[in-house]
Amino acid sequence: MSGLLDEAGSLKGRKITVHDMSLRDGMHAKREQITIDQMVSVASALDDAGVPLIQVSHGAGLGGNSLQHGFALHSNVEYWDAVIPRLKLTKVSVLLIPGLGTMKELQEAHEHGVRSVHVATHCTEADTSPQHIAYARKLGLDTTGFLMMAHLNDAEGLARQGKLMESYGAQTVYITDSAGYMLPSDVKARVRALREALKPETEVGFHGHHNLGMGIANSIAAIEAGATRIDASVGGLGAGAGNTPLEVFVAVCDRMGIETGCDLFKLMDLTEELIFPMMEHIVRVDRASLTLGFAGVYSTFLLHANRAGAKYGVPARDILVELGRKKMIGGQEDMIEDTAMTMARERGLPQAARRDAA
Ligand SMILES: C[C@H](O)CC(=O)C(=O)O
Ligand SMILES: [Mn+2]
Repeated sequence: MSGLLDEAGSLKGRKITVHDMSLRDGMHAKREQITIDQMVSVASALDDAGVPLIQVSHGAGLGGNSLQHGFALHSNVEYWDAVIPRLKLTKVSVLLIPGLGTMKELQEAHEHGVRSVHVATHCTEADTSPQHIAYARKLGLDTTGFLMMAHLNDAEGLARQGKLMESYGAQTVYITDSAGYMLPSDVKARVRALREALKPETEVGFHGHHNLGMGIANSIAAIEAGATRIDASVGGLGAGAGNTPLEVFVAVCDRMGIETGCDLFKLMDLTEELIFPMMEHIVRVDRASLTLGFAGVYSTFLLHANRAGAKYGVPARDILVELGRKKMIGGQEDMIEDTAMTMARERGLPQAARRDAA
């Protein structure tokens, strides 16, 4: 037997917790326009399929409703109040980026039945999260530190950031491949370093994007290196080429003997009957989303770059490559239009001239 098969074989009987992102990361792909009925039907079907955790909120999490991040059809409270009372076993989580979301909003989330939180920072800025992580623990929430754009920090650096989050109270620390840039060896090195640095009782998680078609392979690599929590989305509904597709991931886990507790056929049915019809554009690896993965760009930038590209006559791929070169990170969405405008001007495009005259 090859070394690879030995390693894969050893995952038999490993228990992991899957966390569906379709109703939060998927909000990016839906331009924040998921209806209450869609939220309720998808969440109920995920509950029925045995998915233990689902994230429900604006794509940018608490405090996300804004000109910069777009306005959702409903407030987070309206979504939670519609969804949470319908769930039998599944718990609802939220995303909180300190500085965008507030502790008051986290308290409100808790009052409305939210039971878990990803406290998210850029991969070198864990030190912006101590109050939010500590407050989440005080509320009794299942609390995760979520290190975004993790390809921009090395394994040792991420281990230091993870230790900080653990010291603030995080019970799980995530490697978050926001750009879908990583390869399995990148994931393994980072997860392994976290696993070795953190206390045994602190879990390690992985959140992937499928821009290089690596969502499943990267998630399996993360489990091989010691991760026990994996984020994914039914039908891959998420930013960029989407998240790791949950139903595919569960099928692969079943084949490998990794225990998720999820019902594969129910997930397949829900993907086919509810998620695919919801998609305004097919969430897949295409020219622009592949560029995100290739150039290491925040997946959330995809639709912004498409819009700016159409407005200024600059191909979205060129804008994304430039954003990757500049190492733009979440929160710098305003730089997308700025970059497109500058490129149009440099190229002498008429759209740029019209903007300059305005
Ligand atoms: C706000 C982002 O969508 C968070 C996330 O899911 C990621 O960085 O990936
Ligand atoms: Mn994501």
